[in-house]
Amino acid sequence: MHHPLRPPPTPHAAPAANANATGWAALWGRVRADYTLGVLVLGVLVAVVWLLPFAVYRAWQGNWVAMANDLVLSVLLSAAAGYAWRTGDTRAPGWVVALAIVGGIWAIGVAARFAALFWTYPGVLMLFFLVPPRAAMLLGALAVAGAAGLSWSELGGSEGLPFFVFTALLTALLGYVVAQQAQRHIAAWRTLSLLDALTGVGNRRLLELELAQAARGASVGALVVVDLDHFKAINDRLGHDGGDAVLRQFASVAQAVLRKTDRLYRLGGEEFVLWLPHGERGAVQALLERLRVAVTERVRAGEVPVTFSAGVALHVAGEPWAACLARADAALYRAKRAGRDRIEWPAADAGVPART
Ligand SMILES: Nc1nc2c(ncn2[C@@H]2O[C@H](COP(=O)(O)OP(=O)(O)OP(=O)(O)O)[C@@H](O)[C@H]2O)c(=O)[nH]1
Repeated sequence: MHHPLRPPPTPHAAPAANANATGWAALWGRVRADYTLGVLVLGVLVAVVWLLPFAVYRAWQGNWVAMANDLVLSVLLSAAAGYAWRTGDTRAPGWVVALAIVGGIWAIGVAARFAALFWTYPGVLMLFFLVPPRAAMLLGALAVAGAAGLSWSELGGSEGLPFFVFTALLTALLGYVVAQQAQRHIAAWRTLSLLDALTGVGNRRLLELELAQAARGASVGALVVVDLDHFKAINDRLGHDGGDAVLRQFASVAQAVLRKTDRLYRLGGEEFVLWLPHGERGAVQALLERLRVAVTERVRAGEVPVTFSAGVALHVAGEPWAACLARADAALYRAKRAGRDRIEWPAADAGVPART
């Protein structure tokens, strides 16, 4: 289940139009494409514009606890945003910043008493962009309780405190409602736009998003283009609906064989793509062999076993994914020309070192 306001797994992947943008345009493109990254970047802004100047002010006042708090928070917010920006992973930084927000509100309560009350409202709302709705609600309640408890010495007995508790909890509740709605909409949007309607596996758009992300990272994996053999003949024999059923069977058998981290997409027609991260040559070969056996045994076109041809390309760190896909396609072409029902590896002269 995805985070409430968090778009699909590769939200940070800028839309294609922004893929080559640099500087501010790139920053804006990525921030717009990913709520969580946007809030993490906002955290850096809060650190630079508010917390750091305040750290200086607190030091000038001699309030060393408040100064240390502002400094630690600034470093945490900046480090989390930096990590998310570099890796594209906003999940772990989201949790770090969510916990830092609650810890920070409590620490402000210790060091500056009722100043914590003001931070509770934006802090609580930010939580819903960073962690799942229930967790955000729980952390929000903890932040409210801390801020109220620590303001007791100044505001205890006044009517201000119950007002604060009620309005802050109401803010958390509204955040929860909006986050739940967003989660439902994102799930529906994701199904409609990123999954293949026939087989339920990722479609070309998801492939482009996820591979662009994988290509940015240091991960080296194997890209495999898989094409069912003689599919036109299968369609001719079984009809279009029968052909569709074969495509569905193939997708479900492939998903059963793949490891948890492997990804399966349908490019269109009878052509699929596998992305096998951390794919060492031996492991990839073994997996494709298992897939070959499973498909021959379990995918039937009438009585006739179905076979596939595959072309593998080993992704070189930093290489644009489209170049890798083109090499896998070339290998697939060789597999078809060599008689089908086979797996072709990069040609020896492709300049890509074989990894074992
Ligand atoms: N049932 C079904 N058929 C499709 C779909 N998309 C494309 N096709 C058919 O898939 C067939 C692909 O045929 P070809 O590209 O000639 O390839 P092939 O017969 O598999 O031959 P090789 O790939 O060379 O082994 C065509 O008949 C398309 O009409 C689909 O979504 N469902």
